[in-house]
Amino acid sequence: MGASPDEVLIEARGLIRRYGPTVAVNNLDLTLRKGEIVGLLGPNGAGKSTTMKMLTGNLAPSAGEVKIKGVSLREQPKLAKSHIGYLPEQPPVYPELTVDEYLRFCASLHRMAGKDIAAALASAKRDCGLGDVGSRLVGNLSKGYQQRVGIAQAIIHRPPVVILDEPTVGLDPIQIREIRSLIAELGKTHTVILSSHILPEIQAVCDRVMIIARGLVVYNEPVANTHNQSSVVCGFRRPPEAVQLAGIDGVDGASVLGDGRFLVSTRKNADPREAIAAAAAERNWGLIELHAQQRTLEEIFVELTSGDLRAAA
Ligand SMILES: Nc1ncnc2c1ncn2[C@@H]1O[C@H](COP(=O)(O)OP(=O)(O)OP(=O)(O)O)[C@@H](O)[C@H]1O
Repeated sequence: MGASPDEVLIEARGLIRRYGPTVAVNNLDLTLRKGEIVGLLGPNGAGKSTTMKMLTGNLAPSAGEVKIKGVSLREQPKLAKSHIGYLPEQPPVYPELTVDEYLRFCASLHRMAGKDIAAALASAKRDCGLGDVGSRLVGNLSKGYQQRVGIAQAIIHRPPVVILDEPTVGLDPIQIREIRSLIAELGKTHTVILSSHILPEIQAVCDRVMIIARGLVVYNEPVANTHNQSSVVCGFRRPPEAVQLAGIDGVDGASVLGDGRFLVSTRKNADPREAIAAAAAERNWGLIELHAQQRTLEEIFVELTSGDLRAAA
């Protein structure tokens, strides 16, 4: 049966992970659909690595369940894991092996048939720009190339899903650009989850962002939607009292900006612009300005994680 474009590849429900008294991940739900590049964004200690370890079957959840392509990680771990490639935060590279030896070793760990290994090696090296370094010792490669090797081991068994934990940490700016474009290329043929605490990285590479704070998903939107309005600026020839604006459907509160203008904060998922226009017409306020105020992803990120950022500082 062919895969439908909105096929769910990872479904995590109610994931909880405790380390003693610390609740690192707290009731996390996640759905990953075929073709997505999803960014898990959060400050240090938010629970990204713990989440990824649970999604890849490298750490047992204290509660909750993960299904990969409908296969339960708990009930059929081998089958479920075969659908996933994983680059942990500390890449599992062996400095004393050559790139070819190492990737061949990884292929055998995935129990690939001997006759398929040469082709898998060639395509993983091609996809990761490693074509010329097959006989070099991994330990002698630059950090950027070592990270490519880490990504190559994640895709060697041709999994549909690739999970990359902080893939650009410790790289210089040029290496970061190279790895980001490699991930974007990877996203054309794989479904990808990557974690990062770097906002521009998520914006550059991902099509959906999940902000994780204190082990909870606090935001989950397409990157293209991250300019959604959360406040409205309006102005009137005959301005009302702020409290009158605050009484309009969908409005949370109104602050006076002067010259008959107001900054109106909106309730979650509400867009009160139409109601403001209607109230202005009905009460003859003389509406002369009405527009949504955009928030950047950075403002959303800081707002949603400011407690964690303060704790990390
Ligand atoms: N093995 C462990 N034992 C005890 N506490 C842990 C362990 N691993 C993680 N934690 C704690 O769980 C919380 C989440 O950690 P996690 O590594 O998942 O966060 P993260 O978002 O990946 O952060 P970072 O980017 O710093 O790795 C933190 O408070 C961390 O101290």
